Amino acid sequence: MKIQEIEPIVLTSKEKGGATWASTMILVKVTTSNGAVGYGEAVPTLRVISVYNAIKQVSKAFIGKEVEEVEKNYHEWYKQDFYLARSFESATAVSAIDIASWDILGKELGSPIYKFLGGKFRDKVLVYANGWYSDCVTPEDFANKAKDVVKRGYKGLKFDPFGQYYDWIDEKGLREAEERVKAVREAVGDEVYIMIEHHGRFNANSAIKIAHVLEKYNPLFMEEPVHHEDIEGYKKYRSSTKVTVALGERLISLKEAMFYIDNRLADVLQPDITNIGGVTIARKVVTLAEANDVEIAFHNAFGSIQNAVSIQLSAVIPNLLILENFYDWFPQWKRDLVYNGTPVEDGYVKVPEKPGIGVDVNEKLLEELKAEPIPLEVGEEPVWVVKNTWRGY
Ligand SMILES: O=C(O)C(=O)C[C@H](O)[C@H](O)CO
Ligand SMILES: [Mg+2]
Repeated sequence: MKIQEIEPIVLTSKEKGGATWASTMILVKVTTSNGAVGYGEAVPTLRVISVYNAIKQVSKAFIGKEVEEVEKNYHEWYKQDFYLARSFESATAVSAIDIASWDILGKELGSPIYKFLGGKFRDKVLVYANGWYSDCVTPEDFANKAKDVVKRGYKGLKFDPFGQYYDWIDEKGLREAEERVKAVREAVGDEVYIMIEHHGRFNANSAIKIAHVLEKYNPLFMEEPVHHEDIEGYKKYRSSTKVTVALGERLISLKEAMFYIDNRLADVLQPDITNIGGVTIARKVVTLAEANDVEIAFHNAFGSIQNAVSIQLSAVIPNLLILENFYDWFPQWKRDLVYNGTPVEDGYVKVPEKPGIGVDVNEKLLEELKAEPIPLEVGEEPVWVVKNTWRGY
């Protein structure tokens, strides 16, 4: 089946997401010569316009190609692009087209893609909640919302307790962070997993101080404690702390992932299928991680197509730790877009059996949500922050 059309589609709605960047989805609709349709998803962050345009450019290398030749098609773009491994836009564009290609493969063969990826290692996927703590500032705010998360049956939750601190953290910031984490731990008890999100924003010295203060609360992992590019900082952090480190949402190629694994910079890798190179590359990263006793916790923070494909891959891999999930904190339109196809029940998601990535897209709602690619507003609170938490008390 030859790829005939690739269409980037920006979706948004008046109902906003838990973070500014979560209010927009960038879908990719791939149509083949015999009318088969598949959907992928690209990452918005602050690049809605440039990602939209990158998809249009990358598409030029895919039109006319056989949709099932996912390896060959990815490598053709790698050959053409010259900067693929250095360009976020190009990496997320090719990832989205790859996901849509796998969606078509599954639909054409009448099977969910987990069946071609090795079959189910698990019938349901353990997930943790993110996005739940918007408007939380005081320890009580965090504790009250954390209780609600656990009441919904979640076995784990992630949050960023650092307010508006960036690069450096002082004693006041350390105290505020500890009071928030302590309040959440006391609210949820010892058996619920808590994960500490740093958003890759501290230098090594501050991150090390944070680890020494927070490790007593037994975090499942410390996510992105140090700036992503600060390799020496990560090495210093690893040699100065005993906490479990998770990172990976910013990885945009197989070789970049290999570098972080080879240098033992992470215990848990969090590749994002919508920017690492789609299903085709993500599955290779997972194998590299498995060979090095590194566990996987896919980053999964954007839309319902990303969520669906992340569940399919999480069902298959032996080294899954836990899957990130915003499902209950998505704006309703994101759930409705795939007919609420992946609900969280008692902290798990059942693996969908529908062909392809496992969900059907509500084409009518898709038409209603279509928007022009426009720049996201930039304010004092960065777009990647869960809303109204960039504050102290
Ligand atoms: O989901 C994660 O791990 C992220 O770092 C992304 C942000 O936390 C999430 O989109 C909320 O802003
Ligand atoms: Mg993160």
